Amino acid sequence: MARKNQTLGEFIIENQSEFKYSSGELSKLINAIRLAAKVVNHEVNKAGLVDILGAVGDTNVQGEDQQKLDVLANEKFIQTLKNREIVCGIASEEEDDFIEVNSHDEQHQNKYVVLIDPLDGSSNIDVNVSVGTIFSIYRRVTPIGSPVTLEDFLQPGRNQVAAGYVIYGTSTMLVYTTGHGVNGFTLNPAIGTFYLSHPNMQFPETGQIYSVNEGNYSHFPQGVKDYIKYCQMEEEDRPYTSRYIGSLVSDFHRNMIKGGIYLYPKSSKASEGKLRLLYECNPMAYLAEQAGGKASNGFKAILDIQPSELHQRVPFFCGSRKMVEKAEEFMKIYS
Ligand SMILES: O=P(O)(O)OC[C@H]1O[C@](O)(COP(=O)(O)O)[C@@H](O)[C@@H]1O
Ligand SMILES: [Mg+2]
Ligand SMILES: [Mg+2]
Repeated sequence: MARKNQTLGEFIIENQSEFKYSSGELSKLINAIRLAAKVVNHEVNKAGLVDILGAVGDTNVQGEDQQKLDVLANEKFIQTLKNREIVCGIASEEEDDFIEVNSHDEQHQNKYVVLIDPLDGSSNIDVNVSVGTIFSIYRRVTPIGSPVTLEDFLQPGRNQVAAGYVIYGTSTMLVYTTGHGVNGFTLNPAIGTFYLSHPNMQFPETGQIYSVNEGNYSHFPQGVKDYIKYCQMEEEDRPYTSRYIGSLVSDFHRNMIKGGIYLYPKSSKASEGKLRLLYECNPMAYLAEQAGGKASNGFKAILDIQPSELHQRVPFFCGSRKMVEKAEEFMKIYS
């Protein structure tokens, strides 16, 4: 039972029995993510003081300029997970291919794979706007002890056993689900401990905030254009307020607390949108559904999409259930 101000460590132990395959391995995995989050938080907080702002001069598999903090966060999460030998594979936005992690203990081969967006909202790093980390966890489908394969990562989002994000904002929070609701923990930086501050988070059924990069308006499908016009109309509880931070984690977090919808649709510039199915949309969709919200590609639930590539992109409509349903109504008019 969630108790306000319970520490994350206590919460993990007290809720371990909820896990379908509870052997303590998933608890250790969440604990490792907690540790890596604190390490990255420390770096993010002093970003301006040390030389970790700006780009490294390389591009990742998506063709995006890698920021120094993208690379640092990637290293910290991968190292923390590898060192603890609690996963058998890792995939990351910043790695072309998945990484196999072998356990030296022959008797104890691990059963979980983790997919991460080590630093979400990279365009906001240098301008001191909140950024995040996103993670998604699956039980492998190939036999334990055998080499990990792409198949272990290309699972529909419905198979996730846990998902969450860290938000490095005015405060640092870790928000996650293991399929039993969504809970948020705030870091007390003075003692380095996460405390349960947001038990059982719920998306309001509807809201008054829409989040979309309207700079792409002219390139959007007609259904999206019509929905944006609908949000701006002077009628009933509208116009809604436009809020777009440009960090998926931060826009999602705000909308989950206040009620709202986030859209990153496809466009004539990006045929499948921008966001990546496996380590951005699936984990956020799992959290959304666990918090009573909704997430789709405009037509189909994100969690029911069968992935085909590690870094594939999908159009993303996510947030308060009634708002996503309304946006889908507009999309269906033109389908
Ligand atoms: O600048 P745009 O095109 O609006 O894109 C912003 C979106 O892209 C992202 O930054 C993509 O994530 P990364 O920063 O992890 O690449 C999202 O966080 C954000 O919502
Ligand atoms: Mg991202
Ligand atoms: Mg990223």
